Amino acid sequence: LWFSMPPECDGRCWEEDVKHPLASCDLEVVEGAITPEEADDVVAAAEAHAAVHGWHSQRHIAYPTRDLPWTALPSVARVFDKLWGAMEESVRRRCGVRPIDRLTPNDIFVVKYTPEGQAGLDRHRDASSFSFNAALSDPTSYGGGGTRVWLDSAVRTLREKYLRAELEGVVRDGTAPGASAEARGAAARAEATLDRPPGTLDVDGYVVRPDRLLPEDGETRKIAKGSVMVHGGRNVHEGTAIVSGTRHIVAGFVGLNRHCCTLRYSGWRGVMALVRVTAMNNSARGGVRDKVGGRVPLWDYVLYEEWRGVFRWIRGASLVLALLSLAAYAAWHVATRLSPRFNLAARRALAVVAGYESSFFRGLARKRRRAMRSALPTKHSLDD
Ligand SMILES: O=C(O)CCC(=O)C(=O)O
Ligand SMILES: [Fe+2]
Repeated sequence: LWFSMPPECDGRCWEEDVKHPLASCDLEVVEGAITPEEADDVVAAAEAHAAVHGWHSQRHIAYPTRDLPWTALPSVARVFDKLWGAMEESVRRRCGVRPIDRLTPNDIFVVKYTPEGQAGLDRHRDASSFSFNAALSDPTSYGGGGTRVWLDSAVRTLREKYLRAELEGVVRDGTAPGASAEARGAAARAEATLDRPPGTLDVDGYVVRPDRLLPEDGETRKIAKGSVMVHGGRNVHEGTAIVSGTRHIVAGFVGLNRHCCTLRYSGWRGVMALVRVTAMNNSARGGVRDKVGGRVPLWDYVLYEEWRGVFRWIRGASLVLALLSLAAYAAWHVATRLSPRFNLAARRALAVVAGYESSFFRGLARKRRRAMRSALPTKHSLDD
């Protein structure tokens, strides 16, 4: 619990991967990361699995996709490995990831888009430090589709434009008939800010809300089958709806130095997680655990589960220890009663040990008395 963190952690854990500063890393398309045949293999494996077991649709809480986790498709594990390798090479070369930093596969899955089923995916940020998105379908085999990306680096340079647009909205609301006094005040303040000359607005700390981003400030990419798009998880993006055909992709979410957030390095944070989740479980009637409601950070549950593992281990170890002690005691009991010779030998051995013990303490007492009789003042003689 109180181990000190390894150097790659820089003394902290990023509980949310997407909050890591490196998650703003730009986008790169790695052409031909896998061959078109390998892409076909993944689609075939996914469709074969789905024909029997169906597609998942509830694995991602906020932005569900019709998908299958890569672990369900062991026959094409090698292809996923290749995609992972392409992502890792790109990220380590471009994004400031050091050789000691560790990348974790948080989630890798195959997604299927159809016009009738799931046609696209709403605008979002991924809950990852880095993400990759590999095309398994030829761009000519479906209509519409593609991934629209608003690069964080580009949005940062547009912050003043978006801040002004937001303030103009505040002015509109505050000058409308029947606006509250509060809204009128906000409008006056917004107007004063808008009056400042261009380039002088304080945009540090202003984060553009994804839903305000204009389509023309993003860029849609339709990459070739077998290519993979690699980007930091903070870049806002959406899967544009397809209008015909079928589009398959592999999406992957990558964590950075997840091990820095484990219980052994968490200190008081880990203790608080245990206290908070235990308190919530106790107050929840009928054992309802509101994991999605977000009353405590999601990471509290991860730490809590780790604690449960520790407690299970302690319970198991105590049980083993108790059984061993019982067995040893029983064996001793039986042996000393059944065999007088063993009994005698055992008592002698005990007496020897006890003798050593008492001579040790007698020795200590003698030393102490000598110290007190010393010619030099000792603490005792001064106290007296
Ligand atoms: O459809 C796409 O290209 C985007 C997929 C995506 O963003 C995701 O699965 O998180
Ligand atoms: Fe995404």
